[in-house]
Amino acid sequence: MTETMHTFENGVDLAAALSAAVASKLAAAIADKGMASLAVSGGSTPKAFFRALSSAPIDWEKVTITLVDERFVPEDNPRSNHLLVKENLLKGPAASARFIPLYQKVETAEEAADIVTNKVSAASLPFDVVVLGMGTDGHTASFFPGGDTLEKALDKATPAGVMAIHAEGAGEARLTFTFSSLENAGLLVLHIEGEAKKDVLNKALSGDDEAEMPIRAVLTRASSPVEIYWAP
Ligand SMILES: O=C(O)[C@H](O)[C@@H](O)[C@H](O)[C@H](O)COP(=O)(O)O
Repeated sequence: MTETMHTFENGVDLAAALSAAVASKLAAAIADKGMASLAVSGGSTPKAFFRALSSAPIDWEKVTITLVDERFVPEDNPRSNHLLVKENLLKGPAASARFIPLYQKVETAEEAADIVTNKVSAASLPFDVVVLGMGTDGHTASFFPGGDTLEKALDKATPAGVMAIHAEGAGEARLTFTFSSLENAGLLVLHIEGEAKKDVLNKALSGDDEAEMPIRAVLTRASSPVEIYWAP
């Protein structure tokens, strides 16, 4: 829909500005309705942002945090996004937030998706804040090019909730919130760092094939404006 580019000199400045923007949106939601919800991405980019946000002076007991997407691995696996959030965000003041994991100890990602969809929808949707990342293949959340359920996951008519998705570039099976769960967030952020990702973003903005670059769904069809945070 519309996007605004917020450019910073470095990742430290970006983390400070992004955490201030996210904390202020969460505080406004708490003031307004007594609670707030936040869905964050995993991967390597958000660490500094998580650390900055964890000390924000807001009423964390009223905040529900979950993941935009998760790898289908237990929490103690180094590839777990839950582990990343636990070690970097759920500490200090933010340790009193309620965290809803996407991974469940069941056989398949499909079963886990059903369980977690029931847990999250009523409590947290629509999200007050969603922070997306982007891979150099143009994926966001776990909307991977070539993903077996990509078309359904990106269809706005697919209900809000969590789906399983399998793709060659994803490593393991994935759990992802559907597009309709993310596109209407009160604050919708795309957080990317490095020149390579800026090039990927520019490529995404210059075309419209979502199967090739699923991030295009967010850039062109999200009903909320997309706030892009970038640093070299
Ligand atoms: O679990 C994940 O992999 C993600 O949530 C994913 O969508 C991530 O945001 C991008 O892959 C960027 O990852 P990097 O920050 O590691 O480049």
